[in-house]
Amino acid sequence: MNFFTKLEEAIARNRSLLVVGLDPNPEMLPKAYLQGNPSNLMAGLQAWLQWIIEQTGDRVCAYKPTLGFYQALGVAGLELLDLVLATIPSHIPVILDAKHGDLNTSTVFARTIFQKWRVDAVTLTPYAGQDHAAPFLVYADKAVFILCHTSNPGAIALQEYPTSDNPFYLQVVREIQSWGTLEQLGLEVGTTNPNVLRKIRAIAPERIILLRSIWAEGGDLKQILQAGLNQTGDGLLIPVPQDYLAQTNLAEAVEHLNQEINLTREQVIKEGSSCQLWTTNVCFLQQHPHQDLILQLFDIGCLLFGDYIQASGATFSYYIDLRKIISNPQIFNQVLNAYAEILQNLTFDRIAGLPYGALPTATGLALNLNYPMIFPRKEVKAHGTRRVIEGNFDPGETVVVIDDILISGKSAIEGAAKLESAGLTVEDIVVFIDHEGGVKDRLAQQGYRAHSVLTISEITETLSQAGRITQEQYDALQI
Ligand SMILES: O=C(O)c1cc(=O)[nH]c(=O)n1[C@@H]1O[C@H](COP(=O)(O)O)[C@@H](O)[C@H]1O
Repeated sequence: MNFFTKLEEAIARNRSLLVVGLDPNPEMLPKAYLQGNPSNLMAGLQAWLQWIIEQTGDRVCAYKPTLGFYQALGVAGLELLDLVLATIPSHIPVILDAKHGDLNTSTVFARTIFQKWRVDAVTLTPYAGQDHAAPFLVYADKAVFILCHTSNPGAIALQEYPTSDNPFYLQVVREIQSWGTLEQLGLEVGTTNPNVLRKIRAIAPERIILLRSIWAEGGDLKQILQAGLNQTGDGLLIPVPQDYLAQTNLAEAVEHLNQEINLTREQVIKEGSSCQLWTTNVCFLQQHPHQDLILQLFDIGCLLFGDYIQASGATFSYYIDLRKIISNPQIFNQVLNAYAEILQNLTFDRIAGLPYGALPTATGLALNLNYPMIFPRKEVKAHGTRRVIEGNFDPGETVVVIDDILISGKSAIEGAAKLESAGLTVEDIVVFIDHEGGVKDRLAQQGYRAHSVLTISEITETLSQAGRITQEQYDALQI
């Protein structure tokens, strides 16, 4: 799973934008961990960091160990880093704060941290330019955060050169955005000044910003959030204050801070955009991995009850309308990620979307996964090129077919047949919902492997457990 998806999932799962620094700084180590004996330092640091992870594992969206603190402890420090990395739950991304800036060591350093230590992202300094970032960016599932601004007063002379109206740090923000995609390149910004953040957000509206130093004197959390959150109420990674990590009530303090941040996120969304911050309001006995997504789809009206004629001609007492996802970027992105998880285990040359429902999805997947896309037309135009298949391809290539839902399987089979009649090979058909009733077997009989993110029964059970549907509606959905 790539960094961005892992981060988004951790944000959604823990409903948190908080990041905790995991720094073995002897000066910050609470005295109790030394048990009166300074030679207990390494064991004390290890116990402290493990305790921080235990206390915060379900309250943060990322961890950020600072490499310098581990290096300062010598060989024992690097061994400690290994132990700390192994303790972090695998679903929470790790951003290694290295501020790496040396071009000559970038390739070997990237290999060590991404392949050996398996961290998900790293902080870099911008001065050596794109050549320096490139060896990190070749790891498509990893990310970099480029230092754009620090709160250090001595840095003003450089950051605000030549004038504070046209500062160098904004040039850094403009320049680095061409180095990598939204998913792979974020910004690191240290400041207590909301105006700095506002200017950066204005020219980098969609980048993730890793905040630093916001807790220094003069900082105002609410103002910082209002200046830096994007329209969907995220886009910021917010550090947990260092002094919390020495408090015995760490979990409670982080929880409280998180709630305060989420309140401001909701306000920002209400004030500024048509998107809504969705929060679950039910407690499940059995968790489905896509339960939040199922509820969000229901809440935006993707499941309609009433008499509807289906593509097959049959009448059902409900209709599943996945076309609505395109109007909600947050949900659309989650849907794309769910398809992408399936696609990454398949082998194909091109993505083919079936019109009309699956065209936006196929487009999103083609862009996110960097595959060329084509689509078979539903009806061939009587003018123009009169093509049956839009987009370029070579006969003999393998395409993966993307559709929204399999009910009788007729639409998918017809779409695949059009592609095959142009000399393409279709082996896999990926849909969001499998309506069950043997449709996958029907496709298998035609020589296609069908894959789905969800089955209709998983949706029905989740909605029923969440109290979203009545018994009558539950019964209507039984096939
Ligand atoms: O038209 C449908 O039957 C249909 C019903 C429904 O509830 N939801 C839905 O999206 N559909 C469309 O029907 C197609 C799948 O139906 P089958 O061709 O019977 O598998 C999908 O590509 C959808 O475009």
